Amino acid sequence: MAEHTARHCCLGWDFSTQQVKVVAVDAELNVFYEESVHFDRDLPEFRTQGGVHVHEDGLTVTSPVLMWVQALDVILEKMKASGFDFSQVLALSGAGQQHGSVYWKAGASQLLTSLTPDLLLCEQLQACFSISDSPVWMDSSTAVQCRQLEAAVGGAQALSSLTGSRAYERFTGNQIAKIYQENPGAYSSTERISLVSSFAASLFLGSYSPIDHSDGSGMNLLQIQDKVWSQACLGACAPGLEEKLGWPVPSCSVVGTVSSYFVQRYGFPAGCKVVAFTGDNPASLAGMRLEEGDIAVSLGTSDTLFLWLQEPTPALEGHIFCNPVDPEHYMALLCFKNGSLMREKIRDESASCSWSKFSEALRSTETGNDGNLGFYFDVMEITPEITGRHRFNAENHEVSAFPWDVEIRALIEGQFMAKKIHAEALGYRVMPKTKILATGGASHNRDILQVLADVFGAPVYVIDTANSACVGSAYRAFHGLAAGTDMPFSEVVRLAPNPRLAATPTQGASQVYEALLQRYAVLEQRVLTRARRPPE
Ligand SMILES: Nc1ncnc2c1ncn2[C@@H]1O[C@H](COP(=O)(O)OP(=O)(O)O)[C@@H](O)[C@H]1O
Ligand SMILES: O=C(CO)[C@@H](O)[C@H](O)COP(=O)(O)O
Repeated sequence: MAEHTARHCCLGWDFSTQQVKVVAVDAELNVFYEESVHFDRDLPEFRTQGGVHVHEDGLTVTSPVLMWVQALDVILEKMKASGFDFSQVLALSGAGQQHGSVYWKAGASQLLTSLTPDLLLCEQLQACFSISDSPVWMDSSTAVQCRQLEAAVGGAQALSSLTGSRAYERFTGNQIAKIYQENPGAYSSTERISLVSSFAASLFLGSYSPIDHSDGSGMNLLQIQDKVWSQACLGACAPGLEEKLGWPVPSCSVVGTVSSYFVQRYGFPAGCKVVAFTGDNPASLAGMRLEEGDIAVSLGTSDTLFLWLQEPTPALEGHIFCNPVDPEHYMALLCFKNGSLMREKIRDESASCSWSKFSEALRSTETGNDGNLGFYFDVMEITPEITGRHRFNAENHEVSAFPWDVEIRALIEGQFMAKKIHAEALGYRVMPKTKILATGGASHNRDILQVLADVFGAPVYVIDTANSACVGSAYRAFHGLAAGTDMPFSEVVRLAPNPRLAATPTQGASQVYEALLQRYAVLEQRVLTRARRPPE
């Protein structure tokens, strides 16, 4: 058993799509411990693929809520077995995949406050949920509810101006509306609705944690400027919703201390603070210490791109969230559903399931792929709403297949060109001092990062761990320790290790992509128009 020497620290958790992860960060802001539990691999009894169940309609996507509870048990037991010294944990915070929702059954609060340290959490919380399969961000089954919500508040732009986004199918308000409409019994027996983030915080607190402003911005329910629930949106989604959601709080709030369960079973100090959990993308913004002008690209299960914003400019594409570390500011986010799982599919089909062969294809093909480009959306994309695979040769003729290595480059170049085009549509421009900060599982792959640098024409940096959501959560926990002193987050993380340079643009690449980006945008419109045309 590896013994860990006593070291004051904060823990940062991430309840993401495919796994639960944790890091411990010491007072010098060094990560000295990392652990994870992978749902498909470590909890096979739940039979998830990529952490989720895709239902028969192909639109509904859920995860078993008890799988998340059990994953927390497993990871805590692993930490204990490795000799992790919980008595040194001063504070903790965490992140969750965004938009997913958890439905606590009437009476669950009572159970949560009276947990016995002799049993695992999953043994005690079995009967706590009115919905056992939680809708997650990959769900796209709420088109009807989205149209109803937009109609109720005066249209898509009106909803976006109010909540930061037009109605999106994965956004929690629309998910709740669907549950209310299709399963009113379960809705009425629900005493509390949490996001994945506030659900995880509730487990640590032994009582319901409030939803924080930043993750709360991904619900189509929060007025992002006033930071209160919109009565019009609540009313359009379901009755009695405000009471079930509780009051939203600033993201840097200390929401309590860990419950006696964690003190007695694992040896946490009784005063260990819990800082409000937030969304995984907001937590990554904190972990990468994003500054204005920088651009963050997260290559996790989803691909996301996000920016720090002073002023919100809600539009019909993209999302504006409250900023997780500065209550006066905002962040902009674009989400792409066909991220790592799409790359894995092409890796399996074209590179014999090997990332090193996948990388070899990126190294052996030309920047710009000799004019070949492609769109790879096996599931309905969010930005833009396209599905299917569409390949075009240098003459803009649609072709049915590419050689294996051209296919791989077309996928990666296409994914990054889409990000650049849609970020520019939000008003973002690459400046001479722009840094791209990359994170998420695929940021381990230097050849993928090289294409990112080339397409954006900017250097790409990484932090020491690809788990920036965990690191950001631990930093936010340190910020929570300074609560009441008005110390800005930037001051708390001033001495954190700087991001490392991982890739710089290849000479001549920007000229190649200048032309290719224009073609990509035109072809994207062509595919989109074709997809929207009613069948003849
Ligand atoms: N060397 C690699 N090259 C490309 N992708 C990788 C590599 N290693 C891991 N990944 C991708 O990372 C993904 C997981 O990323 P991660 O950020 O941990 O996801 P999440 O936080 O959503 O659970 C995997 O699905 C895998 O496709
Ligand atoms: O829907 C979004 C953001 O709007 C996703 O980014 C989820 O937050 C899932 O995150 P990962 O598990 O892919 O990191």
